[in-house]
Amino acid sequence: MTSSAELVLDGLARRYGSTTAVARMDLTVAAGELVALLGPSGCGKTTTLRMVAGFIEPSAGRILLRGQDITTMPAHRRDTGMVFQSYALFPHLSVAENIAFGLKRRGVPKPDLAVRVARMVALLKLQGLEARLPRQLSGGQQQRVAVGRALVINPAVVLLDEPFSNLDALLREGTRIELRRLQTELGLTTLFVTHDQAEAMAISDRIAVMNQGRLEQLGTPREVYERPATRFVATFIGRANLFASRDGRSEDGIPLDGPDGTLVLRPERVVLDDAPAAGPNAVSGTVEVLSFLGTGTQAVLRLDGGRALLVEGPAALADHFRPGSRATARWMRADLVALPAEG
Ligand SMILES: Nc1ncnc2c1ncn2[C@@H]1O[C@H](COP(=O)(O)OP(=O)(O)OP(=O)(O)O)[C@@H](O)[C@H]1O
Repeated sequence: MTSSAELVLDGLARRYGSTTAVARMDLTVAAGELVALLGPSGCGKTTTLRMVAGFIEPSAGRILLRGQDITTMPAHRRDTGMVFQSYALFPHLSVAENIAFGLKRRGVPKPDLAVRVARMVALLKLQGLEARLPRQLSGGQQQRVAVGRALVINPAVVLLDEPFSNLDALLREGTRIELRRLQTELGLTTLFVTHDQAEAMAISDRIAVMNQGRLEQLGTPREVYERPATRFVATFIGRANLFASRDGRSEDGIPLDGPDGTLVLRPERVVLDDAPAAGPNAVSGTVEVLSFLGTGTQAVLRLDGGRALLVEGPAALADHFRPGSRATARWMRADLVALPAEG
């Protein structure tokens, strides 16, 4: 039983005086899809979400839900369920009452209401906590109540604004897996705001990468990582070594076997050894930093030309090299990914 629906942002924009918070955003979220709005602080994520919710009036453009234009519809009539960063639970209402709130307002009869609240409590593993007040809950439990309150009304679209930002790393990871499971199970169309690229990668069907009010790229986590559309996307999502390549050389003289243009080389594509560099796609330097990450080792290689090259390799890297060691970095032609020319 789901009422999820396609959401379309058509040239959606918002200005504040001379500031453009969101510039002509075109985005379609398919029914049952989870799209993350990802970008640094101030890029317009929250403004976009709040326009969809009906809390901020757009300066231009349209919002369509199930094909219906809801751009000027009041927030409470939009059939959206929103979860705020602060949870915004009613402090004087119990867990069950908080979850039931939206159903009551919609005049859902009591027996039906009780069944739907109980189902949400079970789905969110909140059994036994129904009578507690929000202040008697942990951050993670409060977060789940906020999600329950938004989902129980069976909204056409779920809007989440950094819902895990108050949770510690471990709880955050557990909760986002739960949310993803629930979202997939219920087939909910979802817009999820985050500035955390790892979170966006882990949870999304597609990521909308935003920068300075603009949508820079829309794609699956793999697409935005492996085929970044712009320099901003390449450096915001994951780590990147960037070269300006021309006629087989980088701007700082590194011999490159790859196309001309701006090239992205991911640190995990680089291997280190102690043989001399010969030919293209190999360059020598001095190991400056070695950081053990648990899953591997990250190295900074200070190249003889002055540039710092980021390298990520197996944990054993730290057995072969020390800060101060000479090393050669190598990579394959296919590891140099050209950015489309930025116009
Ligand atoms: N009420 C307002 N008046 C003037 N400028 C505003 C207003 N609200 C937002 N802005 C500006 O619009 C831009 C986008 O803000 P928004 O809150 O959407 O960013 P965000 O990506 O959600 O950032 P954060 O991750 O920090 O919440 C920012 O430059 C912000 O200063």
